[in-house]
Amino acid sequence: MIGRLNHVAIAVPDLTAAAEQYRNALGASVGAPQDEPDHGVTVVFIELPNTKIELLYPLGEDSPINGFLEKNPSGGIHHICYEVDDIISARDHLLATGARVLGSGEPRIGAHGKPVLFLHPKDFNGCLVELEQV
Ligand SMILES: C[C@@H](C(=O)O)C(=O)SCCNC(=O)CCNC(=O)[C@H](O)C(C)(C)COP(=O)(O)OP(=O)(O)OC[C@H]1O[C@@H](n2cnc3c(N)ncnc32)[C@H](O)[C@@H]1OP(=O)(O)O
Ligand SMILES: [Co+2]
Repeated sequence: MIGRLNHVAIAVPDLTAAAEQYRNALGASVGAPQDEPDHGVTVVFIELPNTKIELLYPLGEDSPINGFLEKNPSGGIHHICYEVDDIISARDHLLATGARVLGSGEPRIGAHGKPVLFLHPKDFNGCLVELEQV
């Protein structure tokens, strides 16, 4: 059911410093910061030849990454995003296996303009999973 790795997201305490480090120290192709108010984050995408890295920084009071950054003040890997062809059938299959879909359970439009869903980290070996329909 899952296809390619779309991105690995890293929550960071300083978005400008992290973007500069990927650009200058790691020599990566780093995009511009993008506010995602519906998701409570500002993101910077880093394009690698085979996948992307999503740097995440909280946006607004109720950011879903606030708790994570409180527990991990120097940042850390926050989620991993897999591509699926059909997000509704993927969701329904996952629900039937007992996995918890976060939020309302309905896909929302993510940073690439495509529908996304999140699965509870406690159901996936401590790893928050994002699914993106491509
Ligand atoms: C723009 C878009 C895109 O790419 O298109 C994005 O990615 S938006 C990316 C940001 N959006 C999201 O993350 C949306 C989905 N996330 C959420 O709904 C939330 O972040 C939760 C995953 C439910 C966690 O919420 P919160 O931290 O408030 O809950 P909590 O403190 O009760 O945490 C419950 C337990 O899960 C753990 N926990 C929390 N966040 C975690 C993470 N990212 N990875 C692994 N474990 C995690 C906590 O340590 C805790 O474990 P213990 O009980 O053992 O201490
Ligand atoms: Co993401």
